Amino acid sequence: MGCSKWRAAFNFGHLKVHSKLPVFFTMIILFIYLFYCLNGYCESLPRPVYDQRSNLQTKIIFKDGQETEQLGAYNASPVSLVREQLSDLTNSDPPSNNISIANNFGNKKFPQAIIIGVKKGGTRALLEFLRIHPDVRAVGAEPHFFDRFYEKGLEWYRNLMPRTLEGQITMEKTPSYFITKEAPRRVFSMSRHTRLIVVVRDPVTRAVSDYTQTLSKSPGLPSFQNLAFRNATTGLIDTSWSAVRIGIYAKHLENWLRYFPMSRFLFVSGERLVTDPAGEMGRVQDFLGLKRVVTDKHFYFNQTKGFPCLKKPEGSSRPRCLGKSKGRPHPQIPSEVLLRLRDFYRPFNLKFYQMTGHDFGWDQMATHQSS
Ligand SMILES: Nc1ncnc2c1ncn2[C@@H]1O[C@H](COP(=O)(O)OS(=O)(=O)O)[C@@H](OP(=O)(O)O)[C@H]1O
Repeated sequence: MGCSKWRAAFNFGHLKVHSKLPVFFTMIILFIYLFYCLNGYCESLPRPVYDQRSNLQTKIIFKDGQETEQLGAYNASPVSLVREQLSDLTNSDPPSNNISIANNFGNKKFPQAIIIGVKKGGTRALLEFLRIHPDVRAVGAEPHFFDRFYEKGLEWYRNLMPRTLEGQITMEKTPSYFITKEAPRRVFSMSRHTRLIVVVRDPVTRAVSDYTQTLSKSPGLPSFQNLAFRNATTGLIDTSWSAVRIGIYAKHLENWLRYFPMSRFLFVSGERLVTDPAGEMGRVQDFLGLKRVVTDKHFYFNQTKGFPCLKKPEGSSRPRCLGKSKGRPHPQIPSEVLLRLRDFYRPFNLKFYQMTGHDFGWDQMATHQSS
């Protein structure tokens, strides 16, 4: 009797030990995790997407300063520039606090593909569309390494990159690379295998878009025609004005072709990126050797914005358009000014079509589309 009592008590105790085991192990794991974190090894754990982006954006401040500084009227504060970059990425929606399901493990690598241009071509739209792809990891803000921060060194640049797993592509976009004289040599010395994507847009519309951006920051800016013409009577175009110079695509491309063969480039039509985003994304994914994951089911046309928007951008489950500084109305420019500018660009455009083997159709465009 006494013995069976003991046995029952022992069995009961045994069962209790069993049920406590999982709790015991969980506590040990939690303890190890805490110890691990206190020693600073938690960096590779997923952090909120917003967190990662804002960290980067505090490091990279000057977005469009170079072009506008030349006009001597760029006085936006660093803080407002940070805010603008953030709003480009997030629109007016509050930043999502979703935990990124994309990996935050793996290694930081140099980008295998870079969107090198052109300013106001639609580069932000392209990068945000690409970021939905599970095999693409990209820096949100523009690093400006190959034009402004090259002296910081390649390790600094690599550290800006997100971590990638085997098979994932690292990307960044900085549209000013396309017009930077030293950029081709510098990119080449990082890797001759870098794939180069250039989003091109009708240079006349691009110039007006560029001017619109500067005007939004400096309302006292001279008129477009004042800046575009060296001599209004003769109609001589001022090619030293960056808004004009950037659009001479053939000239900038020549500089890149001294280092990279044509097969390394993909030219994306900025116009088609708006009218047929899925079609243009198909070409981009093929060029990058990616599965065609981003398709028309990812886009919807937002009537209010007048542009395609994403149904589910990276790190969010809500539909989102690009920010207010993307797709904004342009000021009315006199049609004769636009016509003159169109004449100016025609030979350069034709040369560019020959070089790329692709007619972008800008010279068939009606002038009223340019404003
Ligand atoms: N989906 C979508 N939504 C909004 N805007 C779009 C889109 N696709 C292309 N675009 C066009 O992108 C133009 C801005 O180009 P970038 O992003 O290259 O500008 S920047 O150089 O980074 O400042 C921007 O120029 P503007 O229209 O002059 O604002 C747009 O026309």
